[in-house]
Amino acid sequence: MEPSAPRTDLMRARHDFFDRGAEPTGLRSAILRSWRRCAERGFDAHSDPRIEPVGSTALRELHERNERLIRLCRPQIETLAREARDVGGLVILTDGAGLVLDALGDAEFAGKAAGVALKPGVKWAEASTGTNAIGAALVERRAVEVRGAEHFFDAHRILTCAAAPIFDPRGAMVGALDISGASAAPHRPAVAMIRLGVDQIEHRMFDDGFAGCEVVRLHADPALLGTPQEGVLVFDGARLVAANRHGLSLLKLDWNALGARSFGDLFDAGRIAGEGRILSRSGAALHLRRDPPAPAARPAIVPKPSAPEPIFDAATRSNLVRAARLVDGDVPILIQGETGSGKEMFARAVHGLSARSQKPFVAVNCAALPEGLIEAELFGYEHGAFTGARRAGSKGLLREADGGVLFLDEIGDMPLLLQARLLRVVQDREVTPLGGGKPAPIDIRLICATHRDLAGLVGSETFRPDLYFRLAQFTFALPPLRTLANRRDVIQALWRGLPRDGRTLGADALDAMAAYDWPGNHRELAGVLKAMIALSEPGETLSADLLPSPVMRNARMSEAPPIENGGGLEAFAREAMLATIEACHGNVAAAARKLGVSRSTLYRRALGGRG
Ligand SMILES: Nc1ncnc2c1ncn2[C@@H]1O[C@H](COP(=O)(O)OP(=O)(O)OP(=O)(O)O)[C@@H](O)[C@H]1O
Repeated sequence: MEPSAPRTDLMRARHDFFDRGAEPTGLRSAILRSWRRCAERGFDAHSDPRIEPVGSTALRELHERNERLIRLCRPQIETLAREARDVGGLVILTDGAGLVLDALGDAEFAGKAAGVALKPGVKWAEASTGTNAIGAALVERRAVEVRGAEHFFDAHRILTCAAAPIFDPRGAMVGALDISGASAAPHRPAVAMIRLGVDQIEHRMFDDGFAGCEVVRLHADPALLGTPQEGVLVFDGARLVAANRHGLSLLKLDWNALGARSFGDLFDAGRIAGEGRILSRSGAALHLRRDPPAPAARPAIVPKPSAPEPIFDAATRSNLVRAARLVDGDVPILIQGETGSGKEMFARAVHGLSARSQKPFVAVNCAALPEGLIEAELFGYEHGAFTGARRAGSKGLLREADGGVLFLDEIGDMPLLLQARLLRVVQDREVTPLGGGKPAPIDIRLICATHRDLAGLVGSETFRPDLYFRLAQFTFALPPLRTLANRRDVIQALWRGLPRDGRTLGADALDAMAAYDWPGNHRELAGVLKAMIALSEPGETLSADLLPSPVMRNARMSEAPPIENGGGLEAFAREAMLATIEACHGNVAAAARKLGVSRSTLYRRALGGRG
């Protein structure tokens, strides 16, 4: 990246461009291009930018439309916000048009920032708010940093921002992630942090699987398979239909390759089974791993069971047996537990133990779909029931679960109107499709799950009491990991369930993990264990220094005073590392070579260890 112009040069450039109408010198080319576009729009840098936040109804709709994106990005937003808070900054997520969806970080700065309107519902596209990191990243389709007076409008000179666009697996630019702070605050290599955050988000977009398609993972270095740095390609038959940016760049392709290239166009060999080395037609020697194809089903609603084998303790196993007997007896059960505590795994295991184990298990995430769509998906629709409806109509998921088990995840998020319709289904055992078709009888067993306090929702009138009493007669509470007295055993059991290649878990790592509070529960634990495996060599004993920083901090606290992120030698080293990653265009392996440290050290110290 070009260095930004020093302050005085920048002031001169502003004066030349805005006051004298002359061509400025020394300005980064992306900034100059943006200033020119803004000037062509007739913007006046010395006036206040036009800010028109959308109304509350439109904001709600915006959130509903982007619900999945917001949920996918939350873990990265929270991790980055912890960093941002240290320097008094804010992390922002926008949609593909630059409308702010979510903002998290330092409350005091947020207040000031709200003065310049860095808040939900405000558009930070260049055409609305002039040169800024979000707008420029969306125009340039790459990561951009805009510092202080590089912003077009005088009012934004208090800000320094870095943003990168987010691409979905089909190449649509669905949003941007930004980190913003006061321009006077100490500078951090924010672009590197944002790029890595976006890598992780884009990587997670492949988690739901692709119905009937084959997912191929690639990297020159086999140790990086399974991490957000890996390339991912999705083939429908032989045709490339989806990818991430790493996958495309490993093969020297761009988004135009989707739909246009086949496996044979890209690789020099026939298909290999499982895992192995392969040569790309562009000449790269790569390590390739094939995921087993996902079953042909709608991916957003029926997620592929991508999880490892579940590990249940004795108490949970006896609960599973009871739950299966209730389900067989046509008594709905409710599973309650924090995010990641394994509600869906529990539900799948209940189905596996039930008399209906050979019949369908249909999972619906009530929080993942907007109201209009979930109704059609659940109840089905007649031919031509609404614009965009498939010609032949749709049977709906309730009827697809006929004879089997329907799992309604995040039932607490089901809109009130649908609760009334669901109650009728549960009582009458029949489904009426949208568009006025004939009611059809169905035979389903119901398992619901929620991380919310459903009784509390009844109290606040957001959940129907009659439905609540139907669904929640038998509740199974999955305890958070941090409250388990035997969490050491749980950690070890989960560890033993993973392919380890002779690696062992060191006592210091286990101690730190047992002391950590695991807000993401089993999901977070499984992720940490997989990352530690990816970052180490077969046969190694994994010590605590391979743990991500939040878990490590825990280990440190029990030994020595904590080292704050905000200053000191540690922070200095971290910035130097991030700056090197930045200089290597996000290539962690190259940065590690340059710094003469191992990749795992770099992950841990610079990136908080989140692989
Ligand atoms: N008992 C378990 N044994 C092994 N792994 C587990 C177990 N429970 C959860 N996990 C891990 O955690 C991940 C999340 O589990 P699951 O999706 O069932 O949680 P959840 O409570 O439904 O989460 P959410 O509330 O976010 O929907 C799984 O993919 C798996 O990796």
